[in-house]
Amino acid sequence: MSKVTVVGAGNVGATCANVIATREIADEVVLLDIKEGVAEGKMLDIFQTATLMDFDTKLTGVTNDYAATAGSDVVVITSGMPRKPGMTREELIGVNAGIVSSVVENVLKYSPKAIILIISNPMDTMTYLALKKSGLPKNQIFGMGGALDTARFKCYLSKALNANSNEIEGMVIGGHGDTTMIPLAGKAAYKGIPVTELLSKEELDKVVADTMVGGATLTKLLGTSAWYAPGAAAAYVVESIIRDQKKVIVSCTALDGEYGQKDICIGVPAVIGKNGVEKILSLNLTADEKALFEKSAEAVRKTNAVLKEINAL
Ligand SMILES: NC(=O)C1=CN([C@@H]2O[C@H](COP(=O)(O)OP(=O)(O)OC[C@H]3O[C@@H](n4cnc5c(N)ncnc54)[C@H](O)[C@@H]3O)[C@@H](O)[C@H]2O)C=CC1
Ligand SMILES: O=C([O-])CC(=O)C(=O)O
Repeated sequence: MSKVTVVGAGNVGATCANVIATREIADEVVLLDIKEGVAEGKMLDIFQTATLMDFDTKLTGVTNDYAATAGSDVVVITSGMPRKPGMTREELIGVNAGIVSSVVENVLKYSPKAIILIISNPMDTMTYLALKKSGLPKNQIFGMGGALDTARFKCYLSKALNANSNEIEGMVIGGHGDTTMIPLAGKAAYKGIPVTELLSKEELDKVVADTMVGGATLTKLLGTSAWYAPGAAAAYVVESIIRDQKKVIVSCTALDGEYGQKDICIGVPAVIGKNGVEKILSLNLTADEKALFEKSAEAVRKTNAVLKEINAL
């Protein structure tokens, strides 16, 4: 029996729970929120699609009742405030640091062995905070950003190439921020053909720029940040853990010398299986890519430093 808890029954959390349920990724999904009745209502609503969508995942919604989450294999943390148009993810740190800290503490009381996946923004810093506060081994707690940014990169590449996005290889490493993410255009390929041979420099530069502000573009269109792709990306990571698929997914994980970095959580390609982050892959980065990674890490460190200033760490 596999059990997944999703904390935060808002746009991203409910979408993630819905994808896990409809794709039967876990036997049981618990959705938890502090807002009275919301998680219960959303899970009942999703349950009423079971006969229409043909799934039989067990679904439970609870208001702040962590006992119901006991024995979870994976816990996805989406609780916290989303940004509004014009804001950066980093501006959410003051509100979300307290929420993420208290949620991680509560989750661990009932599921000390759960693999914890952080979604709340600013995600790289929230992952660092959760890792430091919990004292968990680094494989057990990591963040989702790269799975989503990579999906967006492939989406924009497929538009530029007029090709099927599932036939495109590519990844986005670095921080999950408007200016910190690094779409690796030089390593992306369509059916083995480097995209640098298929698109002009201008076209490729536009794909990279659109990918980096992918979240901001949607926030402007929607008035709040996105949820379909974020929820699906979180469920994609959960599936690799629950089914021990060992997929290589860019994940925000603690580095200890890899990529020349220490004491930071940032996006790098990692093998994701039943133990969470099972291995970090070492990419052969060009000098330019290395410089971008260093700049990205510096920016993430700057946001991490705010945790001390606001007494969150
Ligand atoms: N890492 C990533 O790739 C992405 C991260 N995000 C982030 O995910 C977070 C959630 O976004 P949305 O779902 O759109 O927001 P939302 O406002 O729709 O939902 C957040 C939910 O968290 C709940 N919540 C707040 N404090 C809580 C607590 N202490 N315990 C339990 N629940 C609590 C709220 O009641 C609300 O229902 C935001 O911080 C957003 O920036 C969003 C998209 C992608
Ligand atoms: O843009 C945001 O604030 C939410 C997010 O992280 C994303 O959709 O990439």
